[in-house]
Amino acid sequence: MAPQRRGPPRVPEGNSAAERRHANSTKKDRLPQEAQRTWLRIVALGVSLALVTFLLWSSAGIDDDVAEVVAHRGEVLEGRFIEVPCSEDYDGHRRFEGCTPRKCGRGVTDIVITREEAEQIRRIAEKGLSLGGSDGGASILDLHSGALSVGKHFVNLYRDIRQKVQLTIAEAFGIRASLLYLTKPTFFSRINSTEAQTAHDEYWHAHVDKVTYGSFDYTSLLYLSDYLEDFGGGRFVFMEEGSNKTVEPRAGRVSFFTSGSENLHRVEKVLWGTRYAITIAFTCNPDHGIEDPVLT
Ligand SMILES: O=C(O)CCC(=O)C(=O)O
Ligand SMILES: [Fe+2]
Repeated sequence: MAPQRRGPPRVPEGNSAAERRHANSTKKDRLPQEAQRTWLRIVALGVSLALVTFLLWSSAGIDDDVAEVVAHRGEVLEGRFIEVPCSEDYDGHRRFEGCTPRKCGRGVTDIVITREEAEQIRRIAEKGLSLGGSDGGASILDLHSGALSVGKHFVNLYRDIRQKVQLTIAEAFGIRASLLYLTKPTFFSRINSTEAQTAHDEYWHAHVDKVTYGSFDYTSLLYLSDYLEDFGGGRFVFMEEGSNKTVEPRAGRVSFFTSGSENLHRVEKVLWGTRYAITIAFTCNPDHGIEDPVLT
């Protein structure tokens, strides 16, 4: 006798074919549905990740897109001043009443230095910086290093500019100009889009001048080139929670501010062209004062 086969009873031939057809067709339907579900899951995950990143990014206050331009390159500002509360940075230093900032803030003016003066001083900066400088995008020429050989014209021009800027700062902050002293470093800067070679070339980091340079109480920047004419990128940004404040450089524009952390700032990376500026800083401490550059 043939051994009895165990297992499910055999189904009639006709039925089995029908079921196979049915099974085949549901498998075919299921595949695209599963693929669809997988894609939906991937898209949902991607959207959630993007949302979380955006929320973290904006809550960290590093969203450079949220920026208000307080000085456009095309406008000629008589004077714009914004007062901000002073930081405590000045408390750690000797106070000089009538000079050490009690009123803090930032200002921009286009009428103190003429575009002609800016042009003349830029030519000197170009010449001076062509003799040397970094390979890495940012070069400075310290006006008190003694390495700069300057003519009488530069000495007079620098002195006139320094005096006008000093008076502007004194007036804006309600202090006596005679209590301000020029301080180190005071320098020309030239920035282009060449890749940074050393940490010194990384000019774009946010910083506080009083921390970086020590003796600074009031910083001023005289721009010697025009944003979007001579270079792209390279705008100056005051970093503020929620909304940064941007100053677009323009030849002859003077931007000045108290040097403490109430004026945390950075410079955007220069994307093309060359940007020239001169930093002129003042201290209230006569021990940290320096003379104007002299003929060498
Ligand atoms: O060139 C500028 O606009 C700013 C430079 C600066 O922040 C600095 O020299 O400390
Ligand atoms: Fe600075």
